Amino acid sequence: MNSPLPHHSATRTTAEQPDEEGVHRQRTAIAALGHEVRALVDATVRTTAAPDALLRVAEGVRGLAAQLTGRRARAEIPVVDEFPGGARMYSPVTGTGSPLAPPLKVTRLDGGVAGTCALGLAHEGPPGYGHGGISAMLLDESMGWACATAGMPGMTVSLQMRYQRPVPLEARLRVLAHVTGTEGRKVYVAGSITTEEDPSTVLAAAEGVFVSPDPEHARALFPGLRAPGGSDGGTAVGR
Ligand SMILES: CCCCCCCC/C=C\CCCCCCCC(=O)SCCNC(=O)CCNC(=O)[C@H](O)C(C)(C)COP(=O)(O)OP(=O)(O)OC[C@H]1O[C@@H](n2cnc3c(N)ncnc32)[C@H](O)[C@@H]1OP(=O)(O)O
Repeated sequence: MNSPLPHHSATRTTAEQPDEEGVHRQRTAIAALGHEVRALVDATVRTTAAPDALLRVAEGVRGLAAQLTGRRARAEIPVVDEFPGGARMYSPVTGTGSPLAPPLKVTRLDGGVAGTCALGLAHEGPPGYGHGGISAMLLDESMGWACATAGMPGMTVSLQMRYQRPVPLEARLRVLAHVTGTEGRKVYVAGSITTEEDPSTVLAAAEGVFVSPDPEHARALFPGLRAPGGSDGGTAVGR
């Protein structure tokens, strides 16, 4: 599990709620598929196979995609997720079900969070190094988690990046984020990326401002956010 926070009751619009065992089985299967699809993504950007082989695989993958039935609506919170502050199975950063995610594994630290991951060829910017947008994504997400861990889940309104050294692919990375101050609904956060091997050399650093939307605004932004129990009468925000 990638969540550093206690799990909230699921908050969503759909009526049927699988039991704990059902959610666990679903998450395990989602993560298993995510793992294999990430391996496929890696093989896809690594391969030197000939056109015939590429076309044959494309055909096979189309057949596999057709087996993934059902469609989650935009803004629908998956039954396996806890939002805000908990598991996000399909997060492009931390989601073990996401083909896009490294995935970053986040744990709570005193006053912030630490994340670990390794980037692959699919995350490449300059040859052999991570894309700057991916570094920003790792920091943005970790800084968002730091806010949530401090009890003020918020959205990024400003993210200032400093790229100091290229981030190597296929190296274990350490992403640190901590809250440096708050002012009303604003949360000031700082973060950094290093390798695990050399934690004293900062490769990328960020400073950000996050804002906790007021409850009414949050309800408008996230219509899937509802009071536990599925009632439409309230919101989990602000409790
Ligand atoms: C308790 C439950 C809460 C539920 C919500 C949970 C959210 C958590 C979400 C997900 C967690 C998962 C992990 C996330 C990690 C990744 C984060 C992302 O990728 S977030 C996507 C990218 N960011 C956006 O799309 C934001 C777009 N911006 C907005 O929608 C609005 O700005 C919003 C809702 C965030 C705030 O709008 P306003 O109307 O409530 O706030 P105003 O009054 O404009 O500003 C509040 C204060 O912030 C300052 N502010 C606004 N923008 C600023 C800026 N760019 N720089 C500095 N200060 C700024 C203002 O000056 C104001 O300060 P003064 O109160 O006057 O002192």
